Amino acid sequence: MATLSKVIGDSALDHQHIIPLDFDSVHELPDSHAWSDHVNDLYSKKYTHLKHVPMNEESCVPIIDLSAPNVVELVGNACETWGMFHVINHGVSSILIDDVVSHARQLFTLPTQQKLKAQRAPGGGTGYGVARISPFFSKLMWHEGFTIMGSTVEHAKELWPHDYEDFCNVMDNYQKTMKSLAHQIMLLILKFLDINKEEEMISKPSIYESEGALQLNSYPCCPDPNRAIGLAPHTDSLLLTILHQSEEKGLQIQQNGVGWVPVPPVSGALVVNIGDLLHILSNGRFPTVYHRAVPSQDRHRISVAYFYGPPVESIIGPLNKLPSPIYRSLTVKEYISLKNKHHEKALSLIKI
Ligand SMILES: C=C1C[C@]23C[C@H]1CC[C@H]2[C@@]12CCC[C@@](C)(C(=O)O1)[C@H]2[C@@H]3C(=O)O
Ligand SMILES: O=C(O)CCC(=O)C(=O)O
Ligand SMILES: [Fe+2]
Repeated sequence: MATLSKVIGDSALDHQHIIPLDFDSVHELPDSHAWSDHVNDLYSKKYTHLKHVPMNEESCVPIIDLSAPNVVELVGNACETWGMFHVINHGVSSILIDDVVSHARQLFTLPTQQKLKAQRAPGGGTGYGVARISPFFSKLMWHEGFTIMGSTVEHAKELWPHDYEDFCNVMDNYQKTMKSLAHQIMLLILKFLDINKEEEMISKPSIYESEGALQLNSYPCCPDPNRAIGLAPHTDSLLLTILHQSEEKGLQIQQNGVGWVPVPPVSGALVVNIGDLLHILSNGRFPTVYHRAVPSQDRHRISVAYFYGPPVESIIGPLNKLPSPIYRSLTVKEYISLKNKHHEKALSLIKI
């Protein structure tokens, strides 16, 4: 049986391209990492498949209390208009979150040589390296990542031979917690779409099961943040992403007619965003959000993203109930390889 790790590893990157810059050793932005100035980047016509959202400077991503009585409607409306929302009262302990962030920080502050011991293998999905979308851009990103799918023991042992258990336990615990939160949010969304579990189970049992991945992101202090990009514009591929961004701002979303809009961290909240597979499942009703992260000059930003998706062998397509499918059905595996090959064009390739 294929696993998520195997499937994403199959899109092998050139070995050299997996290794991030040794950020500590550079004091000026190298040409390889110099993008054009993006601070005045207020409007981009490129991403037109996003639904139109209110053009209001003040408008910001909604904050949803998961214990609210009308939570189904709140979540559903946010999915339709924004494809993104903050959740509060999510039940995830702040101790666990702080623990994950401090372990991530500890990992990224290791000397480069040490981090490279846990480097992602060319055909592998997990470990230390650049973002997988890197080959689609001519410039490199001010970013380093560490991807975890299930157990991270092998890599952790390389990083801390005598002292790896704590890291593994915290990451395990966080993955389990995120999986159950993602499942809970997914059920709210299906309820909003008026999906009857028994009916839908017949053709798409997969949407009630899951596979996931955890991505630790690091954006070191950057000598010229206005010309650097932390994580280049992309949509997430799977169903839902749950992101924790500590106190540091940096996340931005592309809003039609407005441009790049910052999504500043809300204390205690987690950010949920729709990925391509949920966009497909909803037959285009929920937009998949284009987003990026920008670095800062004096803060080393850490973010933690959990990607929630169906098993890779399962078939995904617009829900049966929704009329006139605009996308064809395909296996998750097939979609991931399309995305790995064609990046943002993947969705248009499966349009009917
Ligand atoms: C399960 C996933 C989701 C992946 C691929 C794989 C593991 C790592 C994820 C990320 C993490 C960083 C951004 C992204 C765009 C990337 O480059 O790697 C993500 C990608 C996706 O959502 O497409
Ligand atoms: O660091 C962030 O705020 C965004 C991270 C992200 O988009 C991702 O990991 O897919
Ligand atoms: Fe993302």
